[in-house]
Amino acid sequence: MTWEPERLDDQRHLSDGDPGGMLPAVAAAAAHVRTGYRSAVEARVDRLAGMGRPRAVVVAGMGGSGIAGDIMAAAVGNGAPLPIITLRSYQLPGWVGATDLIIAVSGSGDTEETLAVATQAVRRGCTLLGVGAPGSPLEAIATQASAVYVPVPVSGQSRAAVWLLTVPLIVAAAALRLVPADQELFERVATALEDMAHRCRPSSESFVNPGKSLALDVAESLPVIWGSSAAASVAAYRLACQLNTNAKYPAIYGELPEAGHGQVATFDGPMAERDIFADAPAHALRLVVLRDVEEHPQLTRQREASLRLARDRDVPVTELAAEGTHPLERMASLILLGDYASTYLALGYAIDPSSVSAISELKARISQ
Ligand SMILES: O=P(O)(O)OC[C@H]1O[C@@H](O)[C@@H](O)[C@@H](O)[C@@H]1O
Repeated sequence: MTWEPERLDDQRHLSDGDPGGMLPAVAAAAAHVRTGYRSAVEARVDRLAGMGRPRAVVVAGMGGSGIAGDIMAAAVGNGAPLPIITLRSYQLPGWVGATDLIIAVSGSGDTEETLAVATQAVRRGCTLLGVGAPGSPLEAIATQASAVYVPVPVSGQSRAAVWLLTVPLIVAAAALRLVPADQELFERVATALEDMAHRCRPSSESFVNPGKSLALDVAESLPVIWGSSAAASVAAYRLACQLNTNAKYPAIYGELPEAGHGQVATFDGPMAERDIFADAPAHALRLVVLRDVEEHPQLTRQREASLRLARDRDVPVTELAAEGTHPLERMASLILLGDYASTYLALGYAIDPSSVSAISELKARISQ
C-alpha cells in the first residue's frame, strides 16, 4: 500500500478505485439532510413533545450511528438543561429510568449493542425513539413498544449516511425545546454541505480542493486531531473515525483543553522527532487542529499556543476553521471536509474506502 498522490487527480482511479461508491455517498450529504428532515416529520417525531421534558437523554449507537448522539449534544450545546449522553455499549447505566428518553440509532437497525440497549429501555419503561433502517429488528422493538420510529433509507455503510441518521435527533431536540431547529436551519445546513461538496468534488484538482489537500497533509503522518470547542471536537472525533474506517489509517483524537494537559507532551517524543514512514520527511506526527468560531477565550489561547509549540518543534500542523453561525452548520462543514479527506486518503493508497473487512471478521468471530 504505497501513497501515490497523483491518484487523487486521476478520474479513472477515483471511480474504479471506489467500487462501493463512497465518494458519491459523501456527495449526497445535503440530500441526506433533507431526507432525514422529511423522514422525521413524516414519522411525527414532534409527538415527543407530549412526554414533557425528560430527565436525561441517552443516545445508543455504535460507529457511524453513535456519532449522531455526539452531534446532537454539541448542537444543543453547553446550555442544555439536561444531560445528553452517547452510549456506545451493551448496557444502560443503573440510574436510567422511566423519566428518561432513550434514542436508539442504527443504520442497519441490527447492531447487537444498540438492540440490547433499546430492549432494556423498553423494560425500564423509558420513552424510546428509534432511528434506522425500515423493516429492521430495531423497528420491531420500537413498534412493539408503541414507540416513535423514524425509518431512514440507509443504503450501504452507516458512516456514509450520518446526516440521515442525525437530523431526526435534532428534530427530536427541537420538539423537546432543547435547541431551535426548523426547516430553514436544515436548509442552511444542506446549502453549506452542497458548497463544501462542490469544493471537494473529484474533478477539482488537489491544489484547490480542500478535501484532497487535507488528505495530502495527513498521508504518511501520524495525525493527532484536536477540536477547540465541543462542536469542533465532534468533527475532530469523526475525522479520526473516518480515517480509521475509510482509509484504514490510525489517528489520535483529542479535545482542548484536555489535550493541552496530556497529548501536547507527545510533541517532545520520538514520533515528533523521527519519521516512521520510509522516504518521507522527518516527523511522523502531524497536529491537525479544528477551530471553531465560538471558542472559550482560554481555548483560543490554548489553540494558538499549542500550534506555536508544535511549530517551534518543527511538528507539521494543519489548521481548519469551521464555517457558519449555528453549531450544526459548523459541524456539518468540518465533518464533510473530513469525510472527503478520509475517502481521498484511502484512494491515494489504493484502498477501497467502503470495505471494512476487519470489522466484519471481528463481528463474525464474536458471533460464533
Ligand atoms: O450503524 P449500525 O448499522 O448500527 O452499525 C454500527 C457500526 O457497526 C460497525 O461495525 C461498522 O459497520 C460501522 O460502520 C457501523 O456504524
